[in-house]
Amino acid sequence: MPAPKTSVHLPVFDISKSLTPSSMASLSLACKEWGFFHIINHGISKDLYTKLRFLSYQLFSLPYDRKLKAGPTSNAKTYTPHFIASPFFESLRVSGPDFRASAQSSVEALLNQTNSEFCEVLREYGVKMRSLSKKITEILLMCLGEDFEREFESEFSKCEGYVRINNYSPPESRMAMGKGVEGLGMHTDMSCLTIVYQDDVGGLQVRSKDGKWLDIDPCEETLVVNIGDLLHAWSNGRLRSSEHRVVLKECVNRFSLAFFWCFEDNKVIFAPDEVVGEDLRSYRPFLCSDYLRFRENNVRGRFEKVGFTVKDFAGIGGG
Ligand SMILES: O=C(O)CCC(=O)C(=O)O
Ligand SMILES: [Fe+2]
Repeated sequence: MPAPKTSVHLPVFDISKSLTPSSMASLSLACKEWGFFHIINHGISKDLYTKLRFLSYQLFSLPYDRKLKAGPTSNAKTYTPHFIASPFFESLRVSGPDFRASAQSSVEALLNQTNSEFCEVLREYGVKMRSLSKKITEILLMCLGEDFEREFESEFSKCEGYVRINNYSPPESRMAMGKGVEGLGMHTDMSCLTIVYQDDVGGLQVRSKDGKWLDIDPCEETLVVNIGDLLHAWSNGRLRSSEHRVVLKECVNRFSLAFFWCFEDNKVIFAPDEVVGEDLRSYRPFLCSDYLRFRENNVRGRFEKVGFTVKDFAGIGGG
C-alpha cells in the first residue's frame, strides 16, 4: 500500500510574467479546490526577509513585560502575547497605509525609542506586499471571468493591508511535544487574500474538502497565497477560503510573515450579480467590520479551537 499522502501539491506561478491560458486554468482549479497556491519571482528578496527576521527577533526577545507595552491592553495594541492564539504563538502587527508610521509606533511602545532600520524595512515590505496583492487580485478576477477585471477599481480600490510578524516557540522538551503541538489552531483568514512568507521549518497545513490535513511544504523563495473569507464571500464561494493551521513538529523556532489584504471596514460585502450568475446566492450582504467583530468575539479565550468562518456569520441556507 502506498504511504498516505501528507503534502498537498500546489501549482507555482511566476508572478513576474503574464499567465498563459493554461496557467490561468490551473490557478482557477487551485482556487476552487484549495484556495491556496504558490508564487515565485515576487520581488521580495531573501535579503529583505532576512533583515526583517533579524530585526523582529530582537523585539521578540525583549522581556515579557516590555513586550506587553505594545500588548492588547496598551495604546499601541500591536503585540499579541502567548496564550491568546496559542501558548506557542506571539505576533506583532504593522498596518498600512503608512507602514513606516505603524512600525514606528509599535517600536516606540516596545523600546521607548525608535529603530529606523526596522521601520524602513517594514515600509519596504508593506509597500511591496500591497502592490503584489493588487496584482494577484487582478489575476484572480480574470480567473472569475473576463468581465470582472473592471470590478477592480470600483470594488477593490480601497483595500488596505497589514503585516503580521509571527513567532512560534514550541516547548523545549521532545517529551512535551508528543506528536506535535498546534502553533496556530484551525482558522480561515479574515482577509481578501493573504500572502505568507514561511521559513524552512514547515508546519503550515490546509484542510481538504473531505477534512484531511495536508502539509504545505516550504520551498525556498516561494510565497504561499491563500484566499480569505472576504473574497470568498464576494465571489459567492467561487474562490475558496480554506481552513488551515500551523502544527509544530520539531523543537525549533518557526518564523513567518503574513500579509493580510482586506476590504475597508465600512464596505458592504455583497457578491455582484455577474459573479453570482445562475448560481444561488450563498451569502447575505454584510458589513466588513461587523464580520471582523464577530470573529474577534468568538476567538477570545478559545485559542484551542477557533473554527468560526464567514459561513457561520453570513451563510444563506448552510452557505
Ligand atoms: O505562520 C504561517 O505560516 C501562517 C499563519 C497564518 O495562517 C495566519 O497568520 O493567519
Ligand atoms: Fe491564516
